[in-house]
Formats: sequence, structure tokens, C-alpha cells
Amino acid sequence: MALAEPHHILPLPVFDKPVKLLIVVAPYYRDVADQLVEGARATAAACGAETDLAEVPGALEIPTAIAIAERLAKYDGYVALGCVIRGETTHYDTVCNDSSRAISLLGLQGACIGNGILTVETKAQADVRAEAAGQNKGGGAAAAALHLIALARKWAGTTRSIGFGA
Ligand SMILES: Nc1c(NC[C@H](O)[C@H](O)[C@H](O)CO)[nH]c(=O)[nH]c1=O
Ligand SMILES: CC(=O)[C@@H](O)COP(=O)(O)O
Repeated sequence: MALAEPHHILPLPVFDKPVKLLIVVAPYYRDVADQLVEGARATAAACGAETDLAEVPGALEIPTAIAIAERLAKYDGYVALGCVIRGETTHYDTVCNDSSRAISLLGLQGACIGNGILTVETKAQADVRAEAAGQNKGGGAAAAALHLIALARKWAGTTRSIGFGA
């Protein structure tokens, strides 16, 4: 089945050396997670990237799993996949904000991470965004990680030509 192009405006990068991604998925909503993973795997395969998969209980555990894996230095990048649907309390805000902020902080520390954690109001919204043949947010998250890996490799070994204290 042809999968939808991930919603990214950049052509997928081309790699001359192997790439290994770790997909960290929180299958809190299993059917949604499966679609996200399918899209991410298809995008990784389109770039010739190898993928491993790790499952965690919920979106809040995704950044911790990535941090643990990053210390092992086995992967070039990470794809964070999950689905957070608003309930009756403010816990939704905690799960969304803390998982995304932790992922951003890991990125600022140098981890190449694509964030495909859906934060939605309804299951129907999640289904449309997760569907690999639909909006394919999983594919988009994988594409984001791959772009960061390509950028990091392009710049590896370069030094700043100017700058204070360079
Ligand atoms: N409500 C959702 C959660 N909640 C669980 C948390 O992510 C976490 O696992 C728990 O607080 C224990 O630390 N997780 C999701 O991924 N999606 C949700 O809708
Ligand atoms: C996003 C959540 O944590 C949510 O599923 C929790 O539901 P509730 O706010 O009704 O406890």
C-alpha cells in the first residue's frame, strides 16, 4: 500500500553511511501507535535506515527511554511516537507539555529526535493524523529525525570560522 508522503517540505536526505534509528513508542492507544510506527518505518526504509523499536507505557516515559538509549550511543537518532487525548482533568497538559519539553531539551543536548507524539482532543483526530496513508505524522517524525542526522553528519568536524571564543 502506498503510504502518504510525510508532511515535510524537504526531500528525504540521502545517506552514504548506515543510519540506525530507535523508534520509542507509547502504545497508550494501540491502533493509533501501530499506524504511527508503520509510517515511521516506511520513511526510514525509504532512506535505507535501520530501525529498532522500544515500547514504553506512556508519552511521559518516552524522553527517559531516549535519554537512556542516548547514553548507550547505539543510535544515530530517535523517533518519539505516541498519542495523548484530553480527558477530564489537567493531566493532559502535563503529559503533553512535559513530554514535548523533555524531548526538546534532549535535542538541545544533541540528540536527533523527531517528535510524533499526537496531542489531540478526540480519538477521531488522532486516527486521521496517525494513518500512514493519511496525514502520516509518524512518517513526518521519522523524516525530521533523519534530517537532523544528515545535518549533524554534514557539520561534523566543521569548526566555526568566526565567533566569540571560537
Ligand atoms: N493519558 C495519557 C497518558 N498518560 C500516562 C502517562 O504518559 C504516563 O505513562 C503516566 O503518567 C505514568 O508516568 N499517556 C499517553 O501516552 N497518552 C495519554 O492519553
Ligand atoms: C491525557 C491524560 O492523562 C488523560 O487520559 C487522563 O484522563 P483524565 O484527565 O480524565 O484523568
